[in-house]
Amino acid sequence: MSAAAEPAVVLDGVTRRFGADVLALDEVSLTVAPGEVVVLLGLSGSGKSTLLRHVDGLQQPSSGTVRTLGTDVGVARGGRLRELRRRVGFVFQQFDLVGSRTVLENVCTGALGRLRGPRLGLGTYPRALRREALAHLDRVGLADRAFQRADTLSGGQQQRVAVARALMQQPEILLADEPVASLDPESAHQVMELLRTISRENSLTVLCSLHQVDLALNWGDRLVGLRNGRVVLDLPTSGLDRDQVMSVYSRVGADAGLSPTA
Ligand SMILES: Nc1ncnc2c1ncn2[C@@H]1O[C@H](COP(=O)(O)OP(=O)(O)OP(=O)(O)O)[C@@H](O)[C@H]1O
Repeated sequence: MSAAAEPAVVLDGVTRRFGADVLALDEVSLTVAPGEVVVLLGLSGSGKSTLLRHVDGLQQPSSGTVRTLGTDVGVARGGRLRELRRRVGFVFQQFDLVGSRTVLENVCTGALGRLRGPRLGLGTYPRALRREALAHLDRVGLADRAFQRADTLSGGQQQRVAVARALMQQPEILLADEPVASLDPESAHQVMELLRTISRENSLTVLCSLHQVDLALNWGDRLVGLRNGRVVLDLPTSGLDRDQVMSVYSRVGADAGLSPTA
């Protein structure tokens, strides 16, 4: 296979247990092409976050393999793992900004993987990086907030700052774990639009977990449904209807052993 055709992410028979009782992922196999935008759906506890965390090696499988951007995540250590994580941006539900720092400094921290040594204070970042951070802030519509404390922004604005911070990594993959779960519908819409635009313009591969079925239906290229750690639906979003998606949440489907591509 040529390097250009290599999938962005391959999970092969990934099982993840927590202790003796919790089976968070159960033989998950999934191949994501470069530039593909994938939505993960499923009930709370179905394994969405665990799956995302396996993609950049934040968590390791109990069995099976994860290959991200050509790197076997299960065996990568030290510099190799750091380099992989630099190429994979992560946006979380709770934004995870440093509230007492300026918006611009928060965005600059996204470049830490590209710099040597720690940085404290905006002035410790090279001028070119600060300019780059400002350009990303402009892209998410918040250049005029650059020198404001991050905790003075609304939730939707903070999430857009988190997206700008992730872009500072110059990522090839963006993971988003319920990025709009704590936002009002209008802010959620804005953030999802932004993610979609950025994924198109940067040819980013995106894996995004969501709880909102209607948002998911109109957003990604492909929808993957998880139930009890298993993939129970994996289809392109075009042509999908709400009932098909709702089957992911149905106990009847679980009891009947709904097949992955049913
Ligand atoms: N660090 C952990 N230790 C023990 N159990 C865990 C851990 N992380 C996740 N789990 C368990 O693994 C299962 C899957 O959790 P996960 O967070 O991946 O689900 P989720 O689909 O992302 O849920 P939500 O939509 O609520 O975020 C759950 O039963 C959860 O309690």
